[in-house]
Amino acid sequence: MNNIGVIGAGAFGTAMAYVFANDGNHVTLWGRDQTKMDAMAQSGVNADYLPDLPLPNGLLPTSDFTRLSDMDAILMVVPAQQLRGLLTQTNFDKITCPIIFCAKGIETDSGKLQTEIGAERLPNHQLAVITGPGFAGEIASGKPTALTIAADDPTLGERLQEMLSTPSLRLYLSNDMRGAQLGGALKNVLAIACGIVAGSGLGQSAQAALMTRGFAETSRLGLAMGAKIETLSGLSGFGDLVLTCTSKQSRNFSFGYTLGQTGAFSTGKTYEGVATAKACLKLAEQFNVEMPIAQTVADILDGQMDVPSALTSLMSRPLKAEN
Ligand SMILES: NC(=O)C1=CN([C@@H]2O[C@H](COP(=O)(O)OP(=O)(O)OC[C@H]3O[C@@H](n4cnc5c(N)ncnc54)[C@H](OP(=O)(O)O)[C@@H]3O)[C@@H](O)[C@H]2O)C=CC1
Ligand SMILES: O=C(CO)COP(=O)(O)O
Repeated sequence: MNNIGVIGAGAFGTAMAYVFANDGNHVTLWGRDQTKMDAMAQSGVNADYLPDLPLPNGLLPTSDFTRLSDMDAILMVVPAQQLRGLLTQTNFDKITCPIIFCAKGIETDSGKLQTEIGAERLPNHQLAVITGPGFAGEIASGKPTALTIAADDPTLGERLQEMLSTPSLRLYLSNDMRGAQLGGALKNVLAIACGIVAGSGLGQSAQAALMTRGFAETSRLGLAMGAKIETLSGLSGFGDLVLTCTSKQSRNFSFGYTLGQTGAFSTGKTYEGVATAKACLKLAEQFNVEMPIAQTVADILDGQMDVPSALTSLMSRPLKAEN
């Protein structure tokens, strides 16, 4: 039995809290909104994000950050663009345990990954990443899921893998935090693209082509940034790409689907691919990597291009070798 903290009581933070509490751990789930967290403690459900699943025993919802001071590990599960603000505004002096970053995004202004922001603000903490193909609702309900846990320090990675793997959540160990984070972030951009294709009725052949060529361009960037192809081809990259680019359970895919079908930009949920589309182009320029699909998604999101023009643009690119 371990003491596990989760920062961010949204869909994924709550789901991970559930799965760890159901495995006999004491889990402290922190959310910023005291009214919401008090209501969760009172009602025994997370009404906003997982209303159909009662909180398991051993899970303590709280908005009191001091309750996180004596943990064996803490998962950081706020949206990627919110991480810097949270780390800047919150005092982590009393937190000494490893911090495990779970958000899938690249910071728009800096092009930084979550652990790079973490290292800036928490220079003395051990850092790790959990990412991969797993929908919050399925994880929370105990459906079998495999994710990647990555840490630069193999001893830390093995300890966290042992601590956090459960009968329904199988964690595979990696030492490539950069590759794991890039795969998880970039697949969200491709999910929007695939959703647009599906919503526009362009067919499953086009979707398969987009996934494949999208994987090629994100792998080019990942390799240029020092990621391992084994990581990019693993659960955190290819695995999450397959899941998120083919399912309406994905918010990014659904965002694209609605955009393709109606031209409207959905609001009100976490669509990490929207900000990451712009952020990854900065990295593509910095590392001199062509990313035509990400560029097209960014142009559509900026209103610079409509879907028919985007399709024409991608299909009329100069012919080239596949690899
Ligand atoms: N949902 C999923 O299936 C999966 C999600 N992820 C990743 O996890 C990350 C979080 O996603 P998810 O939990 O689904 O998102 P949600 O939108 O469900 O929840 C986001 C949570 O973050 C909180 N939050 C937002 N901004 C801040 C802030 N500045 N300070 C403190 N808390 C903040 C919100 O609080 P409030 O409720 O008060 O607004 C909310 O509780 C994303 O990067 C996503 O890609 C990874 C795997 C699966
Ligand atoms: O990352 C996810 C599944 O692995 C969740 O995807 P969305 O953020 O698109 O809902």
